[in-house]
Amino acid sequence: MKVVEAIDLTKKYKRKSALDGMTFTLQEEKITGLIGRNGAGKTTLLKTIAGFFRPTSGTLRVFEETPFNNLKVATNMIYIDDEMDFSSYLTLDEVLNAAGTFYPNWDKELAFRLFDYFGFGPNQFHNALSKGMRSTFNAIVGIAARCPLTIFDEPTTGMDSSVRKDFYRALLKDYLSHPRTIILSSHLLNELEEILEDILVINEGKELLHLSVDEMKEYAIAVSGPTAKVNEWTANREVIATKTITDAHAYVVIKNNLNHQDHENAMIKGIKLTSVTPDDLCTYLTSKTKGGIDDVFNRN
Ligand SMILES: Nc1ncnc2c1ncn2[C@@H]1O[C@H](COP(=O)(O)OP(=O)(O)OP(=O)(O)O)[C@@H](O)[C@H]1O
Repeated sequence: MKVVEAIDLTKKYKRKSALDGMTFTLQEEKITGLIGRNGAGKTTLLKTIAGFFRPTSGTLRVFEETPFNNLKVATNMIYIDDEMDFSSYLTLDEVLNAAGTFYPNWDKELAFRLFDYFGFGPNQFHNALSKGMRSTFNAIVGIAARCPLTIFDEPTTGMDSSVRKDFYRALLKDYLSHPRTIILSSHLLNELEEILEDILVINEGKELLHLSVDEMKEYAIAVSGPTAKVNEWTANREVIATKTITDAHAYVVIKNNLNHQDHENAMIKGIKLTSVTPDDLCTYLTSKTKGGIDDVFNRN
């Protein structure tokens, strides 16, 4: 079943298009990583899916309904970000005790086990937590709520690296025993990659790629070697990025539609072919210039 279906989805803030004609579907019971640079439109997309924002145009269906102000969507969804707030009158353990009222699948026991593991105390208040602890508490709520649609917008803000790893592991373990549709937005794809099934890459409000992690690993290939040979070899291919190593040595990332013959031919010519990680691919795809930061230093 399609949990999210967007067709030509556009969201404007006054005249600025934050989402610019996005078309994609997210299937039930998958973990999708929403990857994009600062200002790419991730939060806008997630908040529109969550029903907080009304799209400017296009179609958006969540659980086959229009999500804006929709009760069915609201009761089947949780949206976690670092701005999530809880009552300043309730202590953290009171929040966990009360959460079952809002989330039908709430696993209180799991919530308290995570609460103890991450070192929270019963008399603490949410607004007195550090940034990283607040994100960790919000993440506990997001996991234990077990909502059919669980949205995490940059959930690891402020978490240190071991807490981030524990969070991803806890999320994956709970997902495997209770599959649901999860969307996680982040800039840090390499940390997330192990738990993701699909990746949706967006840039300037448009979807660039929507592939499984395995497809993403095969999507591009790097060609490196003597500049003249690399340039000749890549001349009629789809170039994704170029990096100048030295004047004599080039590194070019191309779309990987090479066959066996191409691989042999590259070897004969002294050209090296190497894989490109999904994280690097996202960086190349969303880079403002094909040469990335190198272009700032290359004025010729
Ligand atoms: N309330 C707003 N009013 C006007 N423009 C906005 C508003 N919110 C976001 N934008 C613009 O819309 C675009 C997308 O913003 P959005 O916050 O969705 O991106 P993002 O990918 O979540 O960014 P980040 O990774 O930095 O959080 C940006 O250009 C941003 O400046």
